[in-house]
Amino acid sequence: MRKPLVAGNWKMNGSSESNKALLEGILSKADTFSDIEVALFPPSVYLQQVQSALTGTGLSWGTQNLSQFEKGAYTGEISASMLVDFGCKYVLIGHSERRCLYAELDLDQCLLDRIIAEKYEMAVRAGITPIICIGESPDEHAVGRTEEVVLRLLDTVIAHQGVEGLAHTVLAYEPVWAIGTGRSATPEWAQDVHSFMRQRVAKHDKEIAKNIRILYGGSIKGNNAAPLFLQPDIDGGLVGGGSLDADEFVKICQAAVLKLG
Ligand SMILES: O=C(CO)COP(=O)(O)O
Repeated sequence: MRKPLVAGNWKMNGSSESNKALLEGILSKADTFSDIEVALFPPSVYLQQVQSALTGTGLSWGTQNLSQFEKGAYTGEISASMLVDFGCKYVLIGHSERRCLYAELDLDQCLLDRIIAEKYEMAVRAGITPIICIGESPDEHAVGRTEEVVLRLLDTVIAHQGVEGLAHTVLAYEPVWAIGTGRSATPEWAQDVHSFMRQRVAKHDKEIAKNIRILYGGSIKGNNAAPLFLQPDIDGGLVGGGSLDADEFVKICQAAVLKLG
């Protein structure tokens, strides 16, 4: 049985004060979702605050990105060993906002995928579980290229790291058209995509495919989380806006508990 995971991606939001209230609100209800895994991804400057609030609570934390390089003259970057230093269990890799806004070259999609695969390798080597975000853009969605786009990135990762690396990886299907739009994918649509992702992994290794967690991300809220999470191939969620409000996020975590039956 795959343990559901709900990951809260705070993106570039928060302040010491608002984080404190948010963390307290979530932790006050943590006993209602202690059977699933919950991880928070604050902006890196608040990592220490989140680490000290969550240590010993059963919740995990991580960062929204990491460098593909080990150390040195890479201004503004954060290395895998720094994440280890702060007790990170997870790291987000390849989020579409980074691909679009900071991606080195969106025109050269191959180069982009290689960088993401390198970051993935850095995380795995440091013992941090990467959550690799995969999803099609609105244009790709409109012309029916979802499967091709999603599988291409998955293939790149497998080619770089070998399928064994996926044994320590979480995948997240995040259709760009659903992120921050209030327009979540339907449970049926998301299930279909998750299913073909799992089948692709199964072509390489059936056991890993059975165990790998595939999260859905894109406009998850307390009132739509349960039908998504109850789909057989959806193992939890990667939540943006819905993770910034304690009550909303707690509802989402509680929806994931329903999956346990
Ligand atoms: O990008 C996301 C999580 O990484 C999803 O964001 P929203 O939940 O705000 O749509």
